[in-house]
Amino acid sequence: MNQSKEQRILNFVLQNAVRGDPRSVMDTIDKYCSQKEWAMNVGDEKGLILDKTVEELQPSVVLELGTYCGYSAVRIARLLKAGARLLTVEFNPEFAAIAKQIIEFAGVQDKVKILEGPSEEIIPQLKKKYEVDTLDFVFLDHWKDRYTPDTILIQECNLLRKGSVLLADNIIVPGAPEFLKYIRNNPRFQCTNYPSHLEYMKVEDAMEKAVFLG
Ligand SMILES: O=C(NCCO)c1cc(-c2ccc(F)cc2)cc(O)c1O
Ligand SMILES: [Mg+2]
Repeated sequence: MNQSKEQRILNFVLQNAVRGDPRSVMDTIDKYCSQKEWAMNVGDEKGLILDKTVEELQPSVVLELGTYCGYSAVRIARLLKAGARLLTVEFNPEFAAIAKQIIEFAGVQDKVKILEGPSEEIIPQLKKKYEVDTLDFVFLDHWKDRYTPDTILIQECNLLRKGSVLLADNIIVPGAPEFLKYIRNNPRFQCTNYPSHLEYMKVEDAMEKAVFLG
């Protein structure tokens, strides 16, 4: 049965990256996806915005919605302090299986837990099943029409505290217009827009940061 693009990305990492070296895994995926096959990793340009947000925040508990191949999970986890952890949600079992291998190859598996299933089912389980009190940082990078309902659900589940930060990818492409309207008109969030480009393309994109005011 012929391979998926995600399997080809994994194989390229296994054959070209340095085991235990997150930076080499990120660079290898970026090389493959800019030179051979485009894929929807956050990429190196928007990845820098993600890095700066994580470095500034020093979060202890991070939720990522949309694992895909694990590129941003590796990107985030490499910056986490000892004892901090990343919970990453992926609906697609094939993607989750690829991500697991990439996260393990990068050597950050002790900081990362992949939660396979629909975000709307997993978010309400975070407190009791995954022993989360509140989330310090949420990276939204899953189905764009889920950004708003999941942000509402996260609030309903009392998972945010004063100062919790949301960072959303793909504000322009594919776009999350309903989320942008919701979050920018919500007095409980302080928003900042970060213009950038679609991963591996000369196409404009942006990220939106939203700080929960409590
Ligand atoms: O759907 C996305 N993520 C959720 C997957 O479960 C996604 C899509 C795109 C994209 C696709 C097709 C195109 F033509 C342009 C952009 C980019 C991204 O960064 C993304 O995160
Ligand atoms: Mg994205």
